[in-house]
Amino acid sequence: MKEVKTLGQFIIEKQADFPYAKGELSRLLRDIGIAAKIVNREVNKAGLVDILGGTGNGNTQGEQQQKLDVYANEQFISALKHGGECCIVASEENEDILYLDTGVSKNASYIVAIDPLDGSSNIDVNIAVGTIFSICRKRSSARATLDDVLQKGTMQVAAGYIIYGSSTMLVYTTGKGVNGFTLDPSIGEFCLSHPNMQIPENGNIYAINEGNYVHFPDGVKKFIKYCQTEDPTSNRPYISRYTGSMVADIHRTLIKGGIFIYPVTAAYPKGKLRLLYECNPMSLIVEQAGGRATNGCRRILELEPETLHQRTAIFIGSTELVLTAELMTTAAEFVF
Ligand SMILES: O=P(O)(O)OC[C@H]1O[C@](O)(COP(=O)(O)O)[C@@H](O)[C@@H]1O
Ligand SMILES: [Mg+2]
Ligand SMILES: [Mg+2]
Repeated sequence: MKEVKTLGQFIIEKQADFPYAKGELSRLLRDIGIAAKIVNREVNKAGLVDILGGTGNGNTQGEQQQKLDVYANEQFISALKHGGECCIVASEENEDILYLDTGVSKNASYIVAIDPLDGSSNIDVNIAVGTIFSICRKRSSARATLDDVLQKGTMQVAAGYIIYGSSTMLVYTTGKGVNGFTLDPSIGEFCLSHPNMQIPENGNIYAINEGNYVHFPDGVKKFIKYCQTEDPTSNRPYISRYTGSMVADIHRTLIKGGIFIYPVTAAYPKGKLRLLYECNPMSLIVEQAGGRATNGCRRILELEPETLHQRTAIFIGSTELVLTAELMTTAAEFVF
């Protein structure tokens, strides 16, 4: 008989790894898991309920907001607010940080940065979307402020993502490896399905929006040509895969190996993806699985955040392949 271990059971078991923990982080992860199930329920019947399409409004960064962006944002914030462990939430969908440190959360010490719905341009066409989250502790016992949100990725105590795909999975790390849980719809629980996830050291799949090719830095163009050039000894040409959902592209990269790149482009001279709630959490996960994540020349987790919605270029995936891409680019292309 195959033993079933739920996310809740796994979290309690792992609490022993944190001798001084009082269960707060475990409860926070539980709250995120609850919101994920609610969002999953809606994603699964998206065509049947009035949740497809745009709201007609732009979000704080001028991007078209989808109804599901708003719904997911509300669900995660509500779960964090009622869970009692989160004092501030920083969301892609909100221009400013939200203080939750009243009522049940008045003694909360965790800060959550979240992309409630990642890949939202894919919602209407039934391609996998996701949620990405990053968790830090406030720096002192004083009331948390924006300064506590703007911590380097190395300060994350946990990070994870949910992928709403052909099955729904929650993958997370608390800095001691990466574990993946698949939602079993018959019991409504995330169950351990991918223990101790390890990214292959090398890979033959590259993910980049090649439609932007003419606007890429020369080094990135060179790397793409390298991937496309025939060389049977190194398994080239490589396979190109790009969904437009960072969660889906990185989940594949984590399991099969390869590289995901979103470089600086003419449209996004500082990169497109957001440091605090996209790149930092994904970088912690990939590093914890044995991979590498940089902005082309510096480790993502060591970048100093200056603003809430700061963007960065990202090269992330199998260590060997990311190193190859870095060698072909020059640091000068990524100085901004
Ligand atoms: O369409 P582009 O420019 O290739 O960008 C795709 C990237 O943008 C994102 O969709 C941004 O995420 P959001 O949907 O949360 O804004 C990533 O998931 C994805 O990797
Ligand atoms: Mg996103
Ligand atoms: Mg989003």
